[in-house]
Amino acid sequence: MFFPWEKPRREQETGNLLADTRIRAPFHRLMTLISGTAVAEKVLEECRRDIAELAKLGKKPGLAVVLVGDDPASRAYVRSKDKKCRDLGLHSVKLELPAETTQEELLAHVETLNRDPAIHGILVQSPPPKHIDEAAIVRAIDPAKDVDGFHPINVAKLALEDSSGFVPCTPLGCQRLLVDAGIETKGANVVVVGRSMIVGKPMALLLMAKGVGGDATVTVAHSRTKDLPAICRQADIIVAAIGRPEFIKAEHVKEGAVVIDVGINRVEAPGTEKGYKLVGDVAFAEVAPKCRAITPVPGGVGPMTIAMLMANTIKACQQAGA
Ligand SMILES: NC(=O)C1=CN([C@@H]2O[C@H](COP(=O)(O)OP(=O)(O)OC[C@H]3O[C@@H](n4cnc5c(N)ncnc54)[C@H](OP(=O)(O)O)[C@@H]3O)[C@@H](O)[C@H]2O)C=CC1
Ligand SMILES: Nc1nc(=O)c2c([nH]1)NC[C@@H]1CN(c3ccc(C(=O)N[C@@H](CCC(=O)O)C(=O)O)cc3)C=[N+]21
Repeated sequence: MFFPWEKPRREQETGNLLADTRIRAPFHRLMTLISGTAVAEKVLEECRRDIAELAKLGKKPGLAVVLVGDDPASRAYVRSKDKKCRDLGLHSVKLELPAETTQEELLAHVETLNRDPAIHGILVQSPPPKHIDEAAIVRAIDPAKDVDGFHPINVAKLALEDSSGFVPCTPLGCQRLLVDAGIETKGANVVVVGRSMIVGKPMALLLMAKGVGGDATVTVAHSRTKDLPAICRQADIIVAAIGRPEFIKAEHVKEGAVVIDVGINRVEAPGTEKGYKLVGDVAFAEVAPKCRAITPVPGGVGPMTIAMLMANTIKACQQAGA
């Protein structure tokens, strides 16, 4: 499996412009639609190779996904993670616990999974119900099985640029999208909008780290940022992780910028089969014509998150007992 910061052995694999669609923008400039679905498929192909290698050693990576409560969006993610594991031939355990599950019960499940040698990765779907202390749950997960990269040990390893740790799947996927699309981060002005521990903060750390997919000059914006449009207009690359539908408008974006849209928002769509549709944190229709490259929603960062989860689980298996 190839993590951008583990270059230079795979340097030659980067830089291939992956565009499945080219749209004519004003001034006859070409805009690249970066297909997360296509890059994810490539990552999954690398995963298949690694799984075959592990099989020769009699090892099979195993992932446990724990969901507390019945949030429909969370259920959908957990289902697709489970399905992807099965597609790849990974061992997959799906624990769907009732919303009333207590902190102690959840901790007991985590402990059992920590001790289970067939499980290499543990993910507790976020956010849990309000009565659960999420930070305590994250700390209870064995850092060597923390494929979400949320445990303090793994947060520290990311800050220290120690590649033995686990990096959160979504920022890892965003970085891989940039690298695969041949977008140079070295010296680029990047504005990350959002400072959460799951996306914004680790994204900023990855982009400022040394090496391929890093070496950027990073600004992290959030709800207290003054004049966000002016800050964003400085950016060669914008990563939007805000959680507000179509929040980033044309006024935020410089001509020729690259936009990575992390947002997944369900908005009402009367008359459609499901009654809702997914939109990003970026107003795609008005922003895309200004961009050199942009990711769509769906089909952008989302599929990459799942692919990187598989990659992290394989890494956990490779490192287990190594
Ligand atoms: N594609 C994928 O795989 C994933 C997608 N997501 C999606 O990404 C988005 C962000 O998720 P997450 O990071 O968990 O969300 P959080 O709600 O944890 O964080 C949102 C961040 O955006 C900032 N923010 C909110 N409003 C504004 C504003 N008006 N101006 C500037 N900044 C603002 C917040 O600032 P402050 O800190 O000041 O509150 C916060 O830092 C969501 O749409 C989520 O669904 C998330 C995970 C994975
Ligand atoms: N501990 C934890 N780890 C996570 O990684 C985590 C989490 N909690 N909580 C919620 C967020 C969100 N998330 C997504 C994963 C895949 C898609 C995805 O595959 N999206 C598809 C669309 C899916 C659909 O159609 O519903 C796409 O964008 O194309 C989206 C969102 C992971 N998260």
